[in-house]
Amino acid sequence: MAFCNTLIVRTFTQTAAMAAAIKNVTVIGSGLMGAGIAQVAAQTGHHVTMVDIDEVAVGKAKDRIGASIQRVAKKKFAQDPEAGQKFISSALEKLQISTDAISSVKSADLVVEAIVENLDVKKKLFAQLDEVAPSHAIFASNTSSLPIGKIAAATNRKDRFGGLHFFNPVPVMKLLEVVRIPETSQGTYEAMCDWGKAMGKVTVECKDTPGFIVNRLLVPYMFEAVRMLDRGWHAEYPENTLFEPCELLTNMVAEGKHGVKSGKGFYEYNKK
Ligand SMILES: CC(=O)CC(=O)SCCNC(=O)CCNC(=O)[C@H](O)C(C)(C)COP(=O)(O)OP(=O)(O)OC[C@H]1O[C@@H](n2cnc3c(N)ncnc32)[C@H](O)[C@@H]1OP(=O)(O)O
Ligand SMILES: NC(=O)C1=CN([C@@H]2O[C@H](COP(=O)(O)OP(=O)(O)OC[C@H]3O[C@@H](n4cnc5c(N)ncnc54)[C@H](O)[C@@H]3O)[C@@H](O)[C@H]2O)C=CC1
Repeated sequence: MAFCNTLIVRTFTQTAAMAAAIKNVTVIGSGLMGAGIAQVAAQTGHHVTMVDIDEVAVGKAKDRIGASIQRVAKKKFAQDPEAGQKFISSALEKLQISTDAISSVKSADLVVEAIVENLDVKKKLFAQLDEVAPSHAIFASNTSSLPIGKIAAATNRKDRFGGLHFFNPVPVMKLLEVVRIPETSQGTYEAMCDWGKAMGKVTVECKDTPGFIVNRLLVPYMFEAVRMLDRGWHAEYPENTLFEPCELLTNMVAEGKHGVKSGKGFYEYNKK
């Protein structure tokens, strides 16, 4: 029992230390996802460096972040525009941009990679960063479809490696899949979850399997919709009532009854 308690205390202390340590975040890749991740990290008080090999892309990303933060502030501080302005300027002050990944990770506590979906390119990047990043720094990939284990294999820090899979648009979507490989330490996993929560996300634990959880469900679902279209759907089988458009649904859509979003559908909804 005493051994068990010691373990719990030690695990808690290590985790608290690692989570508290995540102050400086380097996001590599300033495209759709990288910019979103950098924005939310800066909005939630982290010092963020957003890096891209393309100088023009990283500049444009900063502009997009500025516009997106305005939208967030307008909603979050609807009753207090002054507080909204402070929120915007404080977030933008915390955000640096760079084209030099090597120097940008030197004081990082967490590196989140969101570059092109190519295993060799990701491995090459992480192998270089592994040489220069602080030993305590956690590395994470935002990959949608590549095995985290294969990317982590390029480094000597598999215990401090995992997946942080965000959803587009990052400032809006609440879910964050936290992917662990067998080597990911408990402290690293918990620090990634704690950081995700500090970013305002709901975290869900995933194994390193194809599509993790969401894309494993979403991709076959979307393909099936496209296959249906490909098959000609109802026009191809006019005699099959199963594919017949439902009159009630057609009328409801025409009347703008789109469910929760429009405040009316099969039910009436009170928008808060
Ligand atoms: C591929 C992968 O590996 C994983 C993935 O990402 S799978 C994709 C997962 N993402 C989704 O399923 C999202 C699908 N899209 C949607 O649900 C909607 O388009 C959306 C909620 C994102 C936007 O809704 P919309 O009706 O199309 O647009 P809009 O009315 O302009 O925006 C809705 C709200 O989101 C906010 N918003 C949208 N985009 C934003 C952005 N980039 N930054 C900040 N706020 C944003 C708006 O301010 C707005 O807020 P209010 O309703 O409070 O005014
Ligand atoms: N688009 C989406 O809906 C989602 C994408 N993802 C994943 O996120 C990652 C990024 O996707 P997107 O943002 O859509 O891509 P994107 O194409 O919008 O942006 C990628 C950026 O990375 C930069 N880049 C490429 N190689 C680089 C390198 N070696 N160093 C620094 N920067 C480099 C490019 O210049 C580009 O600006 C991918 O792994 C993708 O699978 C994850 C969730 C959702």
